[in-house]
Amino acid sequence: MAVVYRSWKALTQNAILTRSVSNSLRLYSQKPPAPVVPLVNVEVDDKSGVAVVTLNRPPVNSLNTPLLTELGAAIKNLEDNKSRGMILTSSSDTVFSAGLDILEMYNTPKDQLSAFWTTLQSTWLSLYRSSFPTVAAINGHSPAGGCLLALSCEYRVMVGPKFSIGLNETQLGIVAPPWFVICMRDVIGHRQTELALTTGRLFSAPEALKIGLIDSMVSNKAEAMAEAQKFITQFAKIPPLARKLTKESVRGEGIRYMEDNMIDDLQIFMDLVTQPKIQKGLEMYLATLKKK
Ligand SMILES: CCCCCCCCCC/C=C/CC(=O)SCCNC(=O)CCNC(=O)[C@H](O)C(C)(C)COP(=O)(O)OP(=O)(O)OC[C@H]1O[C@@H](n2cnc3c(N)ncnc32)[C@H](O)[C@@H]1OP(=O)(O)O
Repeated sequence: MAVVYRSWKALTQNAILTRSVSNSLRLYSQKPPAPVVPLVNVEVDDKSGVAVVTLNRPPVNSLNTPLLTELGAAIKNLEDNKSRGMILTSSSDTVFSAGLDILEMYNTPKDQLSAFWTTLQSTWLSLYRSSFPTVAAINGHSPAGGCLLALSCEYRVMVGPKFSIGLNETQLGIVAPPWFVICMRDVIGHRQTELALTTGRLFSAPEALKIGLIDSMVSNKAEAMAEAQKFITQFAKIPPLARKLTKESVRGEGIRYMEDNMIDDLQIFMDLVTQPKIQKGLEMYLATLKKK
């Protein structure tokens, strides 16, 4: 028995030695690990105290769990540091955000699907109810979840005329949840929301300006950033607590909806998105996006 034990021990030690030599050799032959690039960049201007939060998930800033988690953490950090304001924009020249990452909803294990949706819910709520002023500098296309992010800010400046924005969910055979609808309705009104959402219409920037979906159209990102800064500057003389409580009061319906319905909302999402018919629809939509 002792002999067997000794030889087994020798064998394992030998294996450990061989493994560590080959690991070192592998380390020498490996390229250095790629630097971890943040999916969300935050830069705070020293003078104004305004934070520029840039979505940075090429090619189209589709919103997956890691990106939403980073965005939520960035907002919490600004909240903790009593930020003066936040401008949400994109590192892409043509896309603000392509909305939810369809790959997070297609053929996804239930625990991941649930984590994805709860991350979206909590990040959305922290953006929507943030105590500091928020502006979306929409420097590219902004469909569906991208439009939701923009709607959740207090002011929208969009680079035009060629980019589009809107809640196009019905065109994909899915349904914009009630909190998406509340956001849209609070910005463009009941009638326009019904027309826009039932048709899943994407608006060009000039059309969006006409119905009030965006507040201003500019011709490039620099102009968008300047106008966003200007919007935030006007709050310098408004007492922050009065501002925050007023914003919470105006946005009360959306905030309460989410606080009271998080679990039901998750359940409805899971039930709907896992239906074979919806999965087939998402598969076909992904295929059309890839074929372009
Ligand atoms: C009663 C209430 C019940 C509630 C129940 C809830 C139900 C579920 C609700 C779910 C809500 C969903 C909201 C969403 O956000 S769904 C996402 C909708 N998004 C879109 O429709 C946009 C799709 N994308 C585009 O139109 C275009 O990509 C673009 C944004 C206009 C940009 O065009 P561009 O030409 O620059 O880029 P490409 O189209 O070539 O795309 C580059 C690659 O990126 C991939 N891609 C694009 N969009 C997405 C996406 N949203 N998710 C994942 N992947 C995406 C595309 O396939 C290309 O990939 P490739 O390089 O591999 O080919």
